Amino acid sequence: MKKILVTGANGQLGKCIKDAAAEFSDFEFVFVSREELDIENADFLRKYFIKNNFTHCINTAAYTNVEQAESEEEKAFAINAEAVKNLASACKANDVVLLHVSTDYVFDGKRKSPYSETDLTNPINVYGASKLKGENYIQEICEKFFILRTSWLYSQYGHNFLKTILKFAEAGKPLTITTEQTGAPTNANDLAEALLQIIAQDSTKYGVYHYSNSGQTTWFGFAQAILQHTGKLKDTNLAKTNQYRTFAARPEYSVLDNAKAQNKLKLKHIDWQESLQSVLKKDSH
Ligand SMILES: NC(=O)C1=CN([C@@H]2O[C@H](COP(=O)(O)OP(=O)(O)OC[C@H]3O[C@@H](n4cnc5c(N)ncnc54)[C@H](OP(=O)(O)O)[C@@H]3O)[C@@H](O)[C@H]2O)C=CC1
Ligand SMILES: Cc1cn([C@H]2C[C@H](O)[C@@H](COP(=O)(O)OP(=O)(O)O[C@H]3O[C@@H](C)C(=O)[C@@H](O)[C@H]3O)O2)c(=O)[nH]c1=O
Repeated sequence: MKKILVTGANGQLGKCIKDAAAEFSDFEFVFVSREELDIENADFLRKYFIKNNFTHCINTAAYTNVEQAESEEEKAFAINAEAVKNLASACKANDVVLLHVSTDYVFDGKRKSPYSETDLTNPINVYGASKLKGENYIQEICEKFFILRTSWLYSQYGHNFLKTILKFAEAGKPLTITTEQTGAPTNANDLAEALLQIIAQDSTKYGVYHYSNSGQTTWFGFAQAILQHTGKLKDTNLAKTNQYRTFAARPEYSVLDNAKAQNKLKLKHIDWQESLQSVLKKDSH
């Protein structure tokens, strides 16, 4: 029997995994929020792993505020790097397969075609640097790991770009959205399903993988599609900008090449526009 620990369970991806878990009735799941299992607490974590006989751990716990990370570098690294090191050590010591989620922001965005797993990383903001350090710890410590780098996650849960746009539109506020970055919006429900599929396959093709929805757009294009598909475009004042001011730099281009995940893990990559429509049909926006 597979016994799967899911950390950060109250976050966006954690909640999507909880929904997807219903289809995997052969698995035993243990979902833990930050309050129940703080991954920064190395001692507690070590004992927790010894007490429970997990076969897999999906780590969705992370510091994800890209803007705030610029002024909270220590906190971002404590969660995204040092705590991930704790988790990697606990997994290694107890022969647990670690499935970890990372980001397109490990790249500098200077490429003009999709990034593959072998492309050079070079983060340009604190969040990206902290996530890369977490990846590196896992690769140093564990043998049995899957690191899935994804991009522009959104869903019916948590804080994300989809929800920000809908909130603005519902309040009748005008929107000015950047055309300066190109990426692939990814439905967190699809990523949740992919993570569980990897476990279901009993795959031992460990390593780093890229997993996003297919296609690409700018944040402006994403906002436009959200408004179009919800019928709010005609009533919303939506404008393009190429100088939206932010604290954190973001990669200009961070589309991920999904070929490795498709070929080795047989994962499916739904078109981002198609997947957006499926999220918009769900409740609890
Ligand atoms: N959101 C995105 O656009 C993208 C996310 N990713 C990655 O995907 C993963 C999931 O992201 P997402 O679900 O969107 O993020 P969320 O911010 O929605 O969820 C992260 C969760 O982790 C929890 N957490 C933070 N610190 C700790 C800790 N020390 N111990 C235990 N739990 C903790 C948070 O709790 P609390 O709220 O209390 O802090 C929160 O519930 C992350 O690894 C992220 O880096 C990758 C690409 C895009
Ligand atoms: C709210 C808003 C944002 N923007 C810009 C700012 C930024 O360049 C871009 C996206 O804004 P956000 O701050 O919502 O997104 P951001 O926090 O950069 O999203 C990232 O989160 C982390 C966790 C990841 O791992 C990445 O893959 C990515 O999803 O849109 C506008 O142009 N207009 C607006 O009104």
